[in-house]
Amino acid sequence: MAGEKPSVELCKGVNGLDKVVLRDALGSSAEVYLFGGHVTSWRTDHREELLFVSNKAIFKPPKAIRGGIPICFPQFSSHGNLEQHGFARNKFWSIDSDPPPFPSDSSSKTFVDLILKPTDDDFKIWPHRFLSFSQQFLLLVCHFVSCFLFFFFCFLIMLDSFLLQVASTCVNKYLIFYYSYEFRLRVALGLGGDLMLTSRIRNTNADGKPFSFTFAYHTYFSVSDISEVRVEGLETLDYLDNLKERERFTEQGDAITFESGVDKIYLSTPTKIAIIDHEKKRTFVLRKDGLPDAVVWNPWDRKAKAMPDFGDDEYKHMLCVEAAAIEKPITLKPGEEWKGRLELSAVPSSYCSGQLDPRKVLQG
Ligand SMILES: O=P(O)(O)OC[C@H]1O[C@@H](O)[C@H](O)[C@@H](O)[C@@H]1O
Repeated sequence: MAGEKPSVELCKGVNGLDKVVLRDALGSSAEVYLFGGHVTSWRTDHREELLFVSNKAIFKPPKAIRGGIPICFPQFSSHGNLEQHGFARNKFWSIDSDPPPFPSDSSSKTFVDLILKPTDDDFKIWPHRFLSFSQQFLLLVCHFVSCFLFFFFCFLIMLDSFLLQVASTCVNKYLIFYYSYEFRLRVALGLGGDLMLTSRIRNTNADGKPFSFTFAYHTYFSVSDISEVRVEGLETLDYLDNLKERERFTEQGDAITFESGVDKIYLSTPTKIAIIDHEKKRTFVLRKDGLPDAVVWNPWDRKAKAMPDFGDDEYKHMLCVEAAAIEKPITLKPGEEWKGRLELSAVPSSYCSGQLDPRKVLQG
């Protein structure tokens, strides 16, 4: 495949959904669906798939695609008022033909820029928590009007409460002020076939209001056999265990291995994490920036069976390690921008008398 021209092509994917295919000169490739801004494929120059996508994945909006790299925004998991993992993974993104410059990706020529902006639907589900000045003023006016009427006509007490009720219904239904944001995502293939994702989220509220969000790149890695995999870089860190009501624990000192379901949010993690696949003699290296936390998830057999878009045995061949910002939500004032970057490499594991040496990878 070497010697091909790098290309970025918009074409149709499963069920006619639009996808962008990136190919670099050495033959590495990646695919991104506009639905969800969702990376569904990342292949080596030997066309070997590095991401897991379920055979039962449903490519039917608004259901998020099971596998690849869903974007969790503006809420990770179900902790908040929004749907699980927020709405970004269920929305149609657009190609951003004229993004502001991305200085950090200047080395890559094979990339696509996507953008997500709020629709009226988002406005309904991610409103400000507090009423704006004009809304409060409206409520006050309603109240004064009804009080005036009350003093002159006692029987209008009932009307007072009626007016108040109507006013607050109007505020909720028609006048509520909503968050406004721009979410720009660049997906790029770097030298050596690395996959790089850069998210830039900007508060574009016109009324001076900040907003907060949590975030994750929900990366599903393809692994040969989950019981042959270990994760380096998270030892001795504190984590919140999603399987134990987010109770806080401290990880033991050894690399993480897998014998049962896991759903943990590791806190204040290093910028580099390695996933070592013994059988494949391959190591995935995650490098992240702006994303202090890391989620490690595998549903294992019981949960796998309960997921309609996931094969019963597929848990054996996937592992999610998700670069995230969860424990401390990001708050942006109007005009402020947050950046979260993830770089993924797949390298051969160094193999010496039966022992893999991930430290070489982590220090590299
Ligand atoms: O089924 P979903 O919504 O894609 O979520 C899958 C998993 O995503 C993980 O990130 C969460 O930690 C798990 O709790 C969750 O089950």
